[in-house]
Amino acid sequence: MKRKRIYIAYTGGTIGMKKSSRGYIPAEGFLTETVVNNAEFNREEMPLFDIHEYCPLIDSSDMSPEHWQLIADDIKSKYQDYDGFVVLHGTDTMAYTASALSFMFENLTKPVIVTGSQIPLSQLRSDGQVNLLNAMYLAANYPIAEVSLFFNNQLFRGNRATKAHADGFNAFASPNLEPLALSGINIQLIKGQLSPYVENELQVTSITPQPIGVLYLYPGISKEVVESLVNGSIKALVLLSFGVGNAPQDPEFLAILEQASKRGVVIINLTQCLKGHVNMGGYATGNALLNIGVISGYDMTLEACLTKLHYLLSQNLEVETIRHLMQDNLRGELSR
Ligand SMILES: NC(=O)C[C@H](N)C(=O)O
Repeated sequence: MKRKRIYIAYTGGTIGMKKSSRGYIPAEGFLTETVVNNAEFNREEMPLFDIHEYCPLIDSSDMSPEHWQLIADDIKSKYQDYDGFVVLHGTDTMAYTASALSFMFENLTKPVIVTGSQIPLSQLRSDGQVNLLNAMYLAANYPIAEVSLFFNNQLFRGNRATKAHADGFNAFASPNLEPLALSGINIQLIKGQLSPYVENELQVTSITPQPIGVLYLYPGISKEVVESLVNGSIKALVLLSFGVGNAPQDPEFLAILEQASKRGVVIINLTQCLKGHVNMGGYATGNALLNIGVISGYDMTLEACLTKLHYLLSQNLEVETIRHLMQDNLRGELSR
């Protein structure tokens, strides 16, 4: 059987880093050389692969919407030449990039799998080899028609994943959606989880940086703090509220949000809880938000919500359309 071909877009991250006097830093050429010369990656059961090393390689804390665009354009330009795509990325903002790519790509019929590691390949006990091997194997052999994130033997929907452990191998969780696949002795696809395969031409939407505020509520948050964020030149505000979407009923606080909403700022309510849905109809404290034009983010992760806002605000859409689409399920990012 003809061996499949995988394109690896290597953006940086711990996986290819080396120690320096300032801590870990990306090391040019090191990962590519290690992988190309490693017998495991060249076994017959593995796909053929090409690694495109980005210049400069970056720690993912330096990622920006411009980088998401570079990655999306890179994959688009190679889309016909390969059977699947792996994006090597730092873990710190991996869930943001996976979410952003999930919105930028429409009608994917080939896998795009984002992965990386917690310990560099250059160090003892690295999780890099197993993550990359599995991601390549899955990208070559499984019908994953969406952007996903592979880590620690689990494949997650990209826009459902979040970094949940700073220094464990199980760095990612998908609190509101079961993994798409588990990699044990056998690879097990979880029934009914994969996105459907739609045979339409691939669309790639461009994303530009957008001014979006994130307000994490806490008991006693002052009006001045809220005002300083909301009265800036933001186009959208993500409100991280309590429980099922509740906030203080202080009229001054609500008035600031109401005026912003009337000015056209899209205000989305997400819960601070790791798991579960926003339901503003549950308590009077949530209902007050609903009444002033705040919309529900349901069970979206912050990463999905922020990148979805970038995606929608980058297009020439009416504010009402954006409000509407934020509450729609576009790429499996929310359940209503
Ligand atoms: N494990 C990692 O990859 C962390 C690193 N700081 C990064 O995100 O690039």
